[in-house]
Amino acid sequence: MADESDIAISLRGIVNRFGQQVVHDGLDLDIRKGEVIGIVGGSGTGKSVLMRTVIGLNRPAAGSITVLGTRMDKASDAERARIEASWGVLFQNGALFSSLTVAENVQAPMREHTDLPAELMGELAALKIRLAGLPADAGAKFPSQLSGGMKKRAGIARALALDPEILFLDEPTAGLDPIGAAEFDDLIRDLQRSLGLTVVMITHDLDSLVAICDRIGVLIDRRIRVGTLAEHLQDEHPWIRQYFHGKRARAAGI
Ligand SMILES: Nc1ncnc2c1ncn2[C@@H]1O[C@H](COP(=O)(O)OP(=O)(O)OP(=O)(O)O)[C@@H](O)[C@H]1O
Repeated sequence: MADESDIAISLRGIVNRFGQQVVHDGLDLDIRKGEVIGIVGGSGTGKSVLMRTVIGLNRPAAGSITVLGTRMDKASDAERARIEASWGVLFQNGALFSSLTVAENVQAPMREHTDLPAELMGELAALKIRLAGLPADAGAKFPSQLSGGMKKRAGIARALALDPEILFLDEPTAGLDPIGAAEFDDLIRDLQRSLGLTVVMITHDLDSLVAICDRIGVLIDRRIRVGTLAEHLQDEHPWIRQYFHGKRARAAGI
């Protein structure tokens, strides 16, 4: 059992239901500080709902969420705001504001959460844009002027705006060609190492799982089974067998 101070996010007994449909039923999960954890599962098993639950966009019917030692349901508004500023999120479609330039998009969380002078925000945004692997002139562009891969990098730059400890990524490599996806995997691994981030990544991409994830959580039967790739390869559950031993898994070198 890991020490509590080593845990970035702890979920206990999470229940999520929509009408008659029970998506999560008593789900427990511990995410360790500094790990890259991939979240996989069949369509509709509740990967996005799980992420939305942790970041407070979905209220579970039962259960508790602890982030960096703070019970989110018991936190004061100030504590909640502090914790919310300690994570960055890359949503599936990038979710950039189309009427703002990339630099303005990156500054948006700074404006919301800090009182930094405008000039410093501009300098910090330029730094995040470079960290995300974009050329310096990308800051002045609007999202519509960027390729799909560049939009995702801009989304990463914005997710890094407040120097987060935790990064949530919802299908970061979806829609990228294999070379672009591999480059994006490298970026995430590099950022994780250099900034000491905890990364929670929903993905369908087996190459990403192999390349950058320390552990993998599989949503099965309304709960999550967490282990290393080697551990999942021993699991006899039919979905896990099919997923990790199927044709696409072989193509990914598993
Ligand atoms: N706000 C909502 N209201 C009603 N049902 C919802 C809501 N959000 C999610 N669901 C349902 O919960 C289930 C899980 O959805 P979720 O988007 O988390 O799946 P997922 O595992 O991310 O799937 P996919 O891989 O297809 O993106 C789905 O059946 C979805 O229809």
